[in-house]
Amino acid sequence: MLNKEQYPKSFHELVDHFNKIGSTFNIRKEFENDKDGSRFKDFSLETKISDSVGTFLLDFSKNRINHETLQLLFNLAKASNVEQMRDKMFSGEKINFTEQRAVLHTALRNRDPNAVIKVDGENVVPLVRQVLQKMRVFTDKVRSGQWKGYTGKKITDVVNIGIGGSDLGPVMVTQALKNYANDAELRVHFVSNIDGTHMAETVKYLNAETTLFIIASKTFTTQETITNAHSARKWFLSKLVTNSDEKHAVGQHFVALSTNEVEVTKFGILKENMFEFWDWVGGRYSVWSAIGLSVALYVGMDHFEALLSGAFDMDNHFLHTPLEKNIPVILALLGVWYNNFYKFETQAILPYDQYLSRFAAYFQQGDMESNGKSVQRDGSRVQTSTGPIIWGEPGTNGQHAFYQLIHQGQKIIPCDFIASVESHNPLGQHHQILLSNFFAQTEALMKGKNPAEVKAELTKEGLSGERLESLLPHKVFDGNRPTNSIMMQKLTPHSLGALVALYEHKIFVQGIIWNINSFDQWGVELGKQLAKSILPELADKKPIQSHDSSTNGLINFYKSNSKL
Ligand SMILES: O=P(O)(O)OC[C@H]1O[C@@H](O)[C@H](O)[C@@H](O)[C@@H]1O
Repeated sequence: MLNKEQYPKSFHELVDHFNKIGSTFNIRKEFENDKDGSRFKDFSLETKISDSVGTFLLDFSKNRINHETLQLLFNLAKASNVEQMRDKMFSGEKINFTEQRAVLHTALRNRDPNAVIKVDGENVVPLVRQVLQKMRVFTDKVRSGQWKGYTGKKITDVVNIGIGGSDLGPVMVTQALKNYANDAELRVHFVSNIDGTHMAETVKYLNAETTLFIIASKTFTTQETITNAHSARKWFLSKLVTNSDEKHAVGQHFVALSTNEVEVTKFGILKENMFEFWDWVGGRYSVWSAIGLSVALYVGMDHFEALLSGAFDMDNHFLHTPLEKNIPVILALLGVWYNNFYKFETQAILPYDQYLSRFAAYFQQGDMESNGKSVQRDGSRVQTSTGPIIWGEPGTNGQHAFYQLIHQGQKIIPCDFIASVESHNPLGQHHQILLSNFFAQTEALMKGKNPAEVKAELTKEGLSGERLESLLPHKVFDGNRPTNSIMMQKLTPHSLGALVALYEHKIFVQGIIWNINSFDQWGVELGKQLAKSILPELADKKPIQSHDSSTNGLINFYKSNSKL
């Protein structure tokens, strides 16, 4: 039972509303009764975000909602102080109170020349712009060949070594903007996993003379990244000729992206080769900071700054648009409706765009690390469900893998479908085929196919009697499966920036409604702590007894079978 005091009146009104319509609401019926086509008009938004981003269409009409549902959800957003908390975030208040930090990834992409955003009384905007300028100078040098490796050759390969937020953003964005890069000139590679395979396979065919390593770590203490960085340096040094000046060579091939100058210097990276960011940038929101250096190297600084501008345009949409027309707010509220009232546990993100193949993986961290929490801001236990399980793959690949469950499984998976009107690669009919699938899937999920329709189809195919009756239930689709469709003109640095910011703000709004701190991540610490205590136990073959019987059993199996 929900504690009445902990949830606003609008939450309880939504409970009543759900009890009234939740189990019987049928989206297909709504469309069948929608004689004048007003459902799409009422439950979609066509919003010009800016000249450079263009227009985003959000169609949310294929959801289990009516006007009353939406109204109650907006009431919930207002009662939860979404607008006030949003303004606090943008103005630099320390809303990440468990770490006593401001949450200012939005300051990194603020393009207003007169912007002033203060943290502890200091305007951070000039700091942000200085680092952007430093990134511009550096990336121009590397891309033009002015920056030389230790044997005087141009850099051809960049290896970003980082994990979590120091990896996923650059991986996703470099993939998404591949069309703006020139792999013949400069390639990017990413090493994140502590599994030595990742490093070994990445450097296998690289030439040390033309490879630049970026050590990306906010804290510069993350075990995986620092271990990988040391291995990279060892590999690099092993390629030098005997009388090379090691220090000088490392200086030309290793740069750092971090908030921790002390550790960066200890590693041997020169201060001038460190690109700084600040503790008010959360790891999973850091692609807009110096952490985006690999993106800027790959696609050029102009495109990186266009990405920032696109995000800034979405920030302005989020900041200045009434909740009722606010795209991130609407997406967030629909998510809350399914998460907290229907109790659907997962949310799929399905971009119909090969360039967005890492988009869902990126927002697994973005969403699940932000909102995978059980404690409210006041420290009391949350009494309802919080962050959804995020997953997804690009269409149409997913259709041939897991869509069976989405269409006919016992679980209901709300899905976001994302597509662009224009393709960068208009090969023959490919894009129209892709889009026909994009349109067909949400229609199929909404409509389903009822027994009468299946029967008519099977009869037409010449089936009858027992064969028809036995096959029929297997071919029925319940339908009524909710989806959002997001369309934009073309995937560009601007529109990508806006799309990513849109999802960031969706996560923010949900965190506020659930009254949790979306900006810390204590949940990743316990495993790290235990791994540290287990590591020395793996040094020899002597069996250990220090854990529970399962953990002991696993460790001892390893010890007795390894070639220690
Ligand atoms: O950039 P760092 O300090 O190496 O951290 C990498 C990642 O480390 C993880 O432990 C955190 O959960 C992530 O939020 C973070 O992005």
